Amino acid sequence: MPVTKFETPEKYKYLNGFASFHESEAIEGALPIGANSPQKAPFGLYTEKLSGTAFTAPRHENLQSWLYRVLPSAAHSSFEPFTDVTTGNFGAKLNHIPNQLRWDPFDIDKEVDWIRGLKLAAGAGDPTMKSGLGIYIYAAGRDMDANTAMYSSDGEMLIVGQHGVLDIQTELGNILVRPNEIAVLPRGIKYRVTLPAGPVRGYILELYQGNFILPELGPIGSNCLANPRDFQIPQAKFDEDTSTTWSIVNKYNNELFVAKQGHTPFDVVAWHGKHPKDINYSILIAKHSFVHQYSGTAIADFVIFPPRWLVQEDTFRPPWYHRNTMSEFMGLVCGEYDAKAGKGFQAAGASLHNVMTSHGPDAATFEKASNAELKPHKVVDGNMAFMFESCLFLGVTEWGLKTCQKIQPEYNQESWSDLRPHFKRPE
Ligand SMILES: O=C(O)Cc1cc(O)ccc1O
Ligand SMILES: [Fe+2]
Repeated sequence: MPVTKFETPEKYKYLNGFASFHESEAIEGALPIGANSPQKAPFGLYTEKLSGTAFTAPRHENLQSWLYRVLPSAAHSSFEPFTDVTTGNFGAKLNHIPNQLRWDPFDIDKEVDWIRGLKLAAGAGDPTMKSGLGIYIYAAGRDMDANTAMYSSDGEMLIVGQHGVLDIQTELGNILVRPNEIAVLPRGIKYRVTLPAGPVRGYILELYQGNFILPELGPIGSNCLANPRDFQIPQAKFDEDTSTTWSIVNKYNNELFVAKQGHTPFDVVAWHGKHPKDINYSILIAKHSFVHQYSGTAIADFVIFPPRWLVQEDTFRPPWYHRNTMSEFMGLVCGEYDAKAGKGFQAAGASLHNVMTSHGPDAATFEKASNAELKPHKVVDGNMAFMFESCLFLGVTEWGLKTCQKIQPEYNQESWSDLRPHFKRPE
């Protein structure tokens, strides 16, 4: 079946290309020519630089954007603690346990917005050391408050849409995240999330160190995996509002702070750079793609298990039994996952197999797959599992273990206690 991109409404006109240099102007002539910071920027705009890497980073890793805006971001009040959050558990203690864990589908609280509906499930490391990551479940039923924007100083957020639609207004333009799409919000970018199609739910990986990059090309060649043109970047779009009071909520070392300002943060008329890689990526168009950090060993990599043909001869086709030096957090956007075909691993649920925690197909899947006729088999459309994989130990929060009430206490027993030896000594 030919693969088509999701139709994108006119409001969201994207540029295509991952980690490419792009430029975008909402008013022609708003980008200065031949200079980043001219004495006077066009149309009386202020110039502001947003860096994604140290300015001394080598050219191929360097990420920065130049923004031309109505007022600079610095024009705001002092930050105060954001005390309004009753349910956020950022920075919660991480419990390290070697058990296999699995969660039933996470609930949606329709009363909360994006900020209040972010729940840290697992993580490792520390934002102040720019090391590690956080894994969140997001679930919300209402728009972020009017005139409120958020940004994270802690890391770059990879969002995996599972249910509903996120309409994300960012400083650099608008992006839409539908189920089966992912998006990346770079560190520091201000954004506001509204829900045009009702309640939403999904998964987030916040990377405290570095930036997501495309996988290295290997023996499968230069055209496989995720390609730069699969990724979409918003175009400049601005509001002109210097009379409304805005709240800017900052996630800073896992605590929330808020500052007020008398102008919209979404006033960037034009920008250029390599850094604004808000990604809106239809993962269905990739065969088996991932975005990872560092060649080979990832602080965090992202893998999908999409619809595909399985045609291998003389092969046990589901994942093998294994113990991995990497931690594996898996989620299911829709359908089934071929290693766990039963009811246990459901859409909007999750599983975690930590460093050296043994796992693999459940007993029923093993019996079926080891006796199956090896004809071509289609993992049908409508299936989409994914994995956040990390070389770090992933600790689990109290919310993940208890408060969410989704842990399946029988996961291990149900999956593997029925495995029987098939060993026969040769005569
Ligand atoms: O454990 C899992 O189900 C995920 C997984 C799939 C695969 O094909 C190879 C390794 C692996 O960890
Ligand atoms: Fe695995």
